[in-house]
Amino acid sequence: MATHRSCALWSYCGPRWSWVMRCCRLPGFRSSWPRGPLGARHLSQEKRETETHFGFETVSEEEKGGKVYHVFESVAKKYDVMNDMMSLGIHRIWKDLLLSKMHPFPGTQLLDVAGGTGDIAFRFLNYVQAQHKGKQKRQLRAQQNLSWEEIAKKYQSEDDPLGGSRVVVCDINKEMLKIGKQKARAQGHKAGLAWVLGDAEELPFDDDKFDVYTIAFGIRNVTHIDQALQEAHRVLKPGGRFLCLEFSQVNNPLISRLYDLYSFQVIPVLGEVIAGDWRSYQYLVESIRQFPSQEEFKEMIEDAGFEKVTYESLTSGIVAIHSGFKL
Ligand SMILES: COc1cc(O)cc(C/C=C(\C)CC/C=C(\C)CC/C=C(\C)CC/C=C(\C)CC/C=C(\C)CC/C=C(\C)CC/C=C(\C)CC/C=C(\C)CC/C=C(\C)CCC=C(C)C)c1O
Ligand SMILES: C[S@@+](CC[C@H](N)C(=O)[O-])C[C@H]1O[C@@H](n2cnc3c(N)ncnc32)[C@H](O)[C@@H]1O
Repeated sequence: MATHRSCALWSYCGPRWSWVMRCCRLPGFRSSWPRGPLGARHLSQEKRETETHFGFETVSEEEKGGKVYHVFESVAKKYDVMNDMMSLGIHRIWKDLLLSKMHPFPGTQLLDVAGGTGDIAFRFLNYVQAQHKGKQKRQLRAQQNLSWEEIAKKYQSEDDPLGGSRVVVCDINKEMLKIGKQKARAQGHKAGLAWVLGDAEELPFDDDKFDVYTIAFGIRNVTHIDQALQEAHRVLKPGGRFLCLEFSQVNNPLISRLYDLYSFQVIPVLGEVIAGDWRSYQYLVESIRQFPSQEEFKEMIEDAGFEKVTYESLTSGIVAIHSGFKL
């Protein structure tokens, strides 16, 4: 009984106390805080299989999905404006870097999981369209004897401006997809784009279907990350590439301190003022602290069967891009 009570007390107080310690940067914090989706070190052995984290809260695995759904249902309408405000537009640069790392070839079939309001998909479409146009221009310039009228005609007769490339946005949340579709209409994206409601842990696609799988700021929210990684591996063609953009671990102590201050003191306030939603943005900053470090996540990707796994830390490790291949 006493053990049971002390466990319950630790479940309630532990995360909160650790959070206070972390914000104050007391020594020994990192080694005592249970990091990572599978690393619930303070949970009793028998509960390990069914309990997980929702931010700093300990919840059952069944509960987590519902709570995450509620967060994104609640923030969907203000999601894009919040990202620009919170990051001062820096998230756009991180997403552009993901695209330049991908450097899609003509005909690339992309699956963007947890694609939300479509930021990665729209960047992909703009990228392949620009590439295709550039290629066409070069080909036409090479045909010196054509008149400008003939060149213009050739442009008009081109029926696939994407050169065969396609993107599927898959997300578990209807509200996020709804905003994404509205944005697509507003930005004039129609061809080569599909929206699918689905779970990263159980993708509604056949094996060996895509050239590239991306997940940006999504995997942190998934209950069984190992399962999502295995699904990524399954749906990729042999030779296909996995790319993940996610918050990671800041290694510079000074930047880390400022980052913590900004995260815990400013982000939830912005969430309340702009989106009227403190709790969702409190969850955002807490979930970032629960996510594995660059090296730990690299190992998880390797465990799912990916090869040549590498990562690049951006903005002092605030985020990282992990890459792996299905060979
Ligand atoms: C519910 O779940 C979610 C909801 C969402 O809307 C989004 C996501 C997923 C996230 C994305 C799609 C990415 C975009 C969102 C973010 C980047 C927000 C998360 C932000 C952080 C975790 C904090 C780090 C943010 C950045 C590095 C962006 C740049 C921000 C600044 C430079 C801060 C400038 C702020 C001020 C001048 C205001 C005054 C601040 C204070 C009084 C507090 C003290 C702060 C400082 C002294 C400076 C802050 C310093 C840093 C942030 C570190 C600086 C680092 C370097 C220079 C390398 C989702 O899941
Ligand atoms: C922070 S948003 C990222 C959206 C977009 N990728 C971006 O970079 O702006 C996280 C997204 O993950 C989605 N998500 C959470 N759990 C998921 C799951 N199990 N399967 C698919 N999507 C999920 C949420 O619905 C939300 O749209």
